[in-house]
Amino acid sequence: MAGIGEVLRLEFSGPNRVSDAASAWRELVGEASIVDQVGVPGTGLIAFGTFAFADDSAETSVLIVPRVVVGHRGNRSWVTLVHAEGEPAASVEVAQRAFGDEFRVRLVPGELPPAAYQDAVAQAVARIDAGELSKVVLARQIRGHVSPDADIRRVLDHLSRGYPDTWTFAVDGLVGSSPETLVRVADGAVSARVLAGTASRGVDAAADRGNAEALTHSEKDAEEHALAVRSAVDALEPHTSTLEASAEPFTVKLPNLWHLATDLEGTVDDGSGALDLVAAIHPTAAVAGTPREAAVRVLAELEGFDRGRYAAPVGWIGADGDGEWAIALRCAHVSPEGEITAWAGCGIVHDSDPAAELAETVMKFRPIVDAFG
Ligand SMILES: C=C(O[C@H]1C=CC=C(C(=O)O)[C@@H]1O)C(=O)O
Repeated sequence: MAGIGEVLRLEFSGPNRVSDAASAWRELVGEASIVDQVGVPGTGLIAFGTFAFADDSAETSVLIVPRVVVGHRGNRSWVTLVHAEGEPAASVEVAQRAFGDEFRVRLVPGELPPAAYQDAVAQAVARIDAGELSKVVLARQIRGHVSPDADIRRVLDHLSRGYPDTWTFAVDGLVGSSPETLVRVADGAVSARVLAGTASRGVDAAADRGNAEALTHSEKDAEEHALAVRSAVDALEPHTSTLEASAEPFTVKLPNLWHLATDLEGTVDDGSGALDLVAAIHPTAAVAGTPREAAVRVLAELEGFDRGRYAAPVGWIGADGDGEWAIALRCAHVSPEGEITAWAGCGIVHDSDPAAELAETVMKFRPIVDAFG
């Protein structure tokens, strides 16, 4: 789905940013007149959103109602036009605009450069061994600059072609290809894909299979993964009458790496919409750690920077509360001045090795490094 223009932009911040957005959206929908002749997920009135990771982030969280939405799902395509009361109805001009000039950006270490990152991982392991927490996800940054007129659709095009099995998104300057579904709600059904545990791709088919096999048998990755699944299940259970998880974690193959994955599927039984569940589930142990509060405190201390909208919910919400939200991973923020910040992080548990975790961030940066480079 692509949104063009902005009819309305709602901004939120602070610890209740997601639940405030859910309430504001309900109120807005209650006053809107909606004609939806298609009736598939994403048609009718929708908003795109991107939230800040941390309660005390300086970054705003937004819901944006576009003036025009062009959508495609399965064999259905649609156009939605939105206008504010008293304003003329939007109109669509179907015109294809060629891409702007090519550009190449070299992204270099930003906050928490490689040596400092390894140091932070070692400190995290020491704090885990001391019993302060069981898992913490630590991220580092890379940065660059692009001309403010650069056509970022080139980055999106690169990502969506290169990573077709992920959620490619661009919302309010945040662009990326995330493999992780935070929560999807459709007609009372909720689903999520929890990812945690990573291995490199092999140099040939046999080595590749070997790496995937080793990932499924790695105790370190199993522990990291189990904590992420537990946090998602604990957050969703109070809102569901049934909630099933895949019997065993399975491997997901991406062009740059392997992940361990667990799918969750359930039935919502308390009228929660997608944003209500996002409020309940964010941040999972796939991006923060366990226990959640200690992990959020320790990661902020060890990283020493504001994560902005990295590792936070990005997606869309519909008028009926259905929607699809991913975790903003494998992404970069491009400011209106062209400043690019990208992040990648790893789940740290007691037997994490700083050099291996650093190498994992390099793999996780690859989609963004290639798309800009
Ligand atoms: C925190 C990130 O990935 C998470 C999702 C999948 C696997 C992860 C891991 O193996 O550490 C992380 O939990 C990131 O890509 O920045």
